[in-house]
Amino acid sequence: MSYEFKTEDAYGLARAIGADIHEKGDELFFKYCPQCRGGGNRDKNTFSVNLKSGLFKCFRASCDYHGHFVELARDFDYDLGFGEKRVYRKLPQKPVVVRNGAIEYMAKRGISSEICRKYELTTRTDNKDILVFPFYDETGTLQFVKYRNMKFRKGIDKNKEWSEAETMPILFGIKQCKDFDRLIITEGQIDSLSVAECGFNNAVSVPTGATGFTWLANCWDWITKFHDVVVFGDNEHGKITLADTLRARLPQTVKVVRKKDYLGEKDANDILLKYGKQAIRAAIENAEIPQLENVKDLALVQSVDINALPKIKTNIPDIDRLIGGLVMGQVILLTGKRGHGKSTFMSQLVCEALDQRENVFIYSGELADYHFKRWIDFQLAGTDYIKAIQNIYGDYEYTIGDGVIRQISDWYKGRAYIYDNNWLPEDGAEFESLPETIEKVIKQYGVRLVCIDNLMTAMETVQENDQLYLAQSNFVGQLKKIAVKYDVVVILVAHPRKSKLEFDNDDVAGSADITNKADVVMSYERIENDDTCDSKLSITKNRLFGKYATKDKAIKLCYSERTKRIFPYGLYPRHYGWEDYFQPVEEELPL
Ligand SMILES: Nc1ncnc2c1ncn2[C@@H]1O[C@H](COP(=O)(O)OP(=O)(O)OP(=O)(O)O)[C@@H](O)[C@H]1O
Repeated sequence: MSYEFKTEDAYGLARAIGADIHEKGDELFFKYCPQCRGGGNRDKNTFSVNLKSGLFKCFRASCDYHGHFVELARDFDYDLGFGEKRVYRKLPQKPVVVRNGAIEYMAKRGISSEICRKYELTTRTDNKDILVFPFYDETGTLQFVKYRNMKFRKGIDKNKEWSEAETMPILFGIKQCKDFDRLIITEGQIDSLSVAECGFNNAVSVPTGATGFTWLANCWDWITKFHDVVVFGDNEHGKITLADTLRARLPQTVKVVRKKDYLGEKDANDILLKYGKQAIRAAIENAEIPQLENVKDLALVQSVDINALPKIKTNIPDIDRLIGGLVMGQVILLTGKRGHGKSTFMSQLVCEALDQRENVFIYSGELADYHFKRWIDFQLAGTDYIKAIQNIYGDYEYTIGDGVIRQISDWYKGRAYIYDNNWLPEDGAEFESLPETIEKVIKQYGVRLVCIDNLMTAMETVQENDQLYLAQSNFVGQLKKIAVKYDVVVILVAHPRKSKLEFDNDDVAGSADITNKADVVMSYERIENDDTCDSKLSITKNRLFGKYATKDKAIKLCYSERTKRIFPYGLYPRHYGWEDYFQPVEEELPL
């Protein structure tokens, strides 16, 4: 009977696999693609099922899982009940004769002849090299048979293991179970036999590997009678196979063997062969309900003194007093009217970080890299090393000698990195978003201060930005996660929404979530008619310390056209660390 797509089936499948979903237009979005789980970056909402056509697709290029819902249902063992109950082949029920070939082979795997006899292992009459595993249900009826080629030659023989066609998949070892107390489920037959070898009465294994769960419906009434279940799957890529699905689908307590109790081995049989029966017993007794990976016991959370958190000082005393400096793990939003000096202030903070021996990464979507370098070189150089020449209009032009620039560059070489705006992925290569690059530079170059100038241009590096506000919110959310995960500071420059006399947090252009997700919000603006300063910095959000600097309490600052430095009035000129190594060059003596 052919299948007609129904929207309730899409919802039903989502429920069965425990997916987080939301409907948008005709699409049913899954928070994570069930196939790729969002990849290494855990990309969200890349997978959807069209509720009209039943077609599904994951938009991650490297996944590209797509097709019709009926295929999705097949892949995730979701029964679409095509209207007919599947009819399986009835097998002849004659007693199994246990043969020596099976006993000898299993002896090499640490399984005794008693266990071989109990589980009725044998070899085929037509080929003594094929081991036979008979699968009986609780009534003792043979339902399923699995074969294993004991002399399997890779690349020559077709299959190492296969099963009798059209038979009903059930668990191996049902008939041999003794009571409904504790059931131990393994992936492979030899693993459940290893468990039985260690004295456990209720040891079973799945019929068709870690991803096939058709057996669950066939064994449902039987398996749900057990008081609890221990999953002893294979230890693969840091995960225990079978565990997630069985924990999601079985109603009783499901414990899982702890990763550390595998002692670096892959499965129960490997543990038995290498470390003996006691190691298997300990693994089963120590099995536990896995802790939720995303929930912690508050009492075990490390207590920290927020005043002692690692930070980069701005060396502008009023700012450090109010926000404690640029505290690691924070996203700091820097806003202000166009052309008022946000980028200049940001690069000044880069100088401070470099002086405190912290590595930095800058994304400057508007300034060419050489332009950014020039600004920072001026700020680092300071008045003594900048030459002022009057031009034909009577204005001053400022330059730094090549020798000084060389010495400044040598000082920050290998510690300051800038995003290459001309970078394009090679043909066919996947586009890398800015957050991905940021994670890489943090890991590879030990970066502790990340500066993004600015949000709008950075969004161009984010692939799915057609819904701009959502994309911005996700982007800032990703930055916050990176800041916390790697204990770094992120400074994000963003434009204000509108020109008002006084800035407040709702004035950042774009999604309101931008300010929600930032830890500190500050705005920099020029001011006029003040004898002691020409700009001010307001602090309108300060998550850690709660202190603000707004209106007439805003921090007053001075700007030097010559050095591009921003500093508090009256503060002694700042000298940066490169000067400690300064070697005068004759034509470039400090002026
Ligand atoms: N008081 C001041 N503070 C900071 N920069 C100033 C000041 N006065 C003039 N400037 C200069 O103004 C120019 C523009 O500054 P900058 O690019 O830092 O502003 P911005 O707010 O980042 O601009 P945009 O909104 O276009 O990104 C720079 O050359 C900067 O050195």
